[in-house]
Amino acid sequence: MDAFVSQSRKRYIDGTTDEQREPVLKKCKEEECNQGIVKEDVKEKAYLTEFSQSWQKIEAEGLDCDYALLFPKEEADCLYTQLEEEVVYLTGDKTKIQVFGKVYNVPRKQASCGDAGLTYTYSGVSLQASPWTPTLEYIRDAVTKATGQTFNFVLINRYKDGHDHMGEHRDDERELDPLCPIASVSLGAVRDFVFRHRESRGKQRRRQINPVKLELAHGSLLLMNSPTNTHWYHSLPARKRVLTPRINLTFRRILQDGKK
Ligand SMILES: O=C(O)CCC(=O)C(=O)O
Ligand SMILES: [Fe+2]
Repeated sequence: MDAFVSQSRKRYIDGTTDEQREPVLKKCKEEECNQGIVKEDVKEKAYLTEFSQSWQKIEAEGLDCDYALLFPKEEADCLYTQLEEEVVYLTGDKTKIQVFGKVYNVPRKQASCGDAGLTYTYSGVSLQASPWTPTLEYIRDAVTKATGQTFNFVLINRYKDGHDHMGEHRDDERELDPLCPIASVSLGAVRDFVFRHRESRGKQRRRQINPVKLELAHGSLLLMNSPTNTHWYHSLPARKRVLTPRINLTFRRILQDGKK
């Protein structure tokens, strides 16, 4: 069993922990979130509080990632609740993917939002971006603030429990801006996330390269920088013991008509 990359999940760059910190969003109780009255308050308070993330570098041959806690627990709880109200997931044919000509049900729920007119092809399914929701805009802007990168599209995956999962893939579509990292925000249940080098997969493996395993925490941000998605596949394996849902947002920059 390979060791997980050690991750400091509870500590920020100034050495404080969640418990020691003044909660960013004192008013953000679940009740208020449910009534939708907290949105403006969330925005204002989060921007007033300077959040200094503690970045962790994750590196291997051809793999370059950064990991940090972007949102403290209370704020992450609130964002999760708001997304549950706002996001409309795909239904019908759009919940199926094609792999080597065979059609499968997607083992999770999916949606996508982005700038007007954007489409993205993912596992043989062409996804048309719905308009940004207020919470997705808020999270996108927080990611931009933390990274200096701008994004025009987000793929949303909802895993109802540990049975829902995502198989090994690389996000190496040609329409993605290679200079922009894929920024993955996780909310809800903590899940394992596994990178596997393309030359060390399957029966025809050419090299023995250890997989890189992470735990993606509630409120975390994982940046997959170039050239990670050229050399490494990643997956979110099923974990039968996970009983609660998780929402993952992957912010991307899509090049359309050669424009950024
Ligand atoms: O849910 C996750 O963390 C994985 C998401 C992912 O790999 C993707 O959306 O391409
Ligand atoms: Fe991915």
